Amino acid sequence: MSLQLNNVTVRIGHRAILDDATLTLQPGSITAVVGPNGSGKSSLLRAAYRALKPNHGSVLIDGSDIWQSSARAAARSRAVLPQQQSQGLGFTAYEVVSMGRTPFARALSGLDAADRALIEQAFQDAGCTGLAGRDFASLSGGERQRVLLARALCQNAPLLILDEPTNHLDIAAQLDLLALLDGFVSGATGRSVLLALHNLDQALAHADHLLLMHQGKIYDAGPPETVLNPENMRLVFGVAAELTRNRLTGKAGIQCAPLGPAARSNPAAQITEACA
Ligand SMILES: Nc1ncnc2c1ncn2[C@@H]1O[C@H](COP(=O)(O)OP(=O)(O)OP(=O)(O)O)[C@@H](O)[C@H]1O
Repeated sequence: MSLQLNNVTVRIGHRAILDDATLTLQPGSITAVVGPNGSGKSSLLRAAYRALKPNHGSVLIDGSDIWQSSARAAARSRAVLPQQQSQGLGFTAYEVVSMGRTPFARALSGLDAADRALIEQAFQDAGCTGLAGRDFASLSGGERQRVLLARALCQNAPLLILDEPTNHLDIAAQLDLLALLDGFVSGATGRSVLLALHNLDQALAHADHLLLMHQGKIYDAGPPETVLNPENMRLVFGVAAELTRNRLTGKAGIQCAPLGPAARSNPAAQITEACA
């Protein structure tokens, strides 16, 4: 599965919330999108999963423009965990998860045994089997997040697009989720993950490729340890930063500290200059 964004610009009014974004997602890889609040991470993801139509540029999955195919065909090619949790009023958790099979449903037929097996597996993988019979609206934020993750997983799509999937999850559930994603893309399946993350340690430890967003643009892209360099951290996030190593996992991590006013001296001007 390959995903390509070619010079994608999305404008709301006169403002480009996504500005000339170009990327190619490699099969078998995890790409993390990081950046400050409002920098365009969700907008990039929403353009990739056909929720935001570009004013300019194209989005291709396996070489086909997603806006030239039906919404149903697009839904079969990628599964999505959006940032905003739906309320799911009146549905049980099982019913919410089973909605992940909707793009594959045949007219007037219900779930078959294969659908039910995928739903079962997704409940297990997302660690929420015990919640199946619960009213979705009554679940806690973390429980809902697990159920919505299960809905995305049971779609069994080759591309997972996840907007801040670790939101609301306790630390053990976050680590389980990231390990699950590592497994999702491993082997010869060619499956890929595109996800927005605020936790830079997690991005460093699990992403093969990093996109750093700033003011609607992809400010830098490449191997995580290269992109999260002190200069980028200072200019984009306005913090001092140093790469470290997690002593328990041996994986890269990052330590950050506020910049003093002198060192920060007008970062907005520096960023504008660097983006030019
Ligand atoms: N429908 C909209 N109408 C107006 N402005 C919008 C709309 N959608 C997004 N924006 C603006 O576009 C910018 C980018 O938003 P986006 O949600 O992509 O940021 P983000 O990097 O995901 O932020 P966060 O880390 O806070 O989730 C923000 O300034 C946001 O207010």
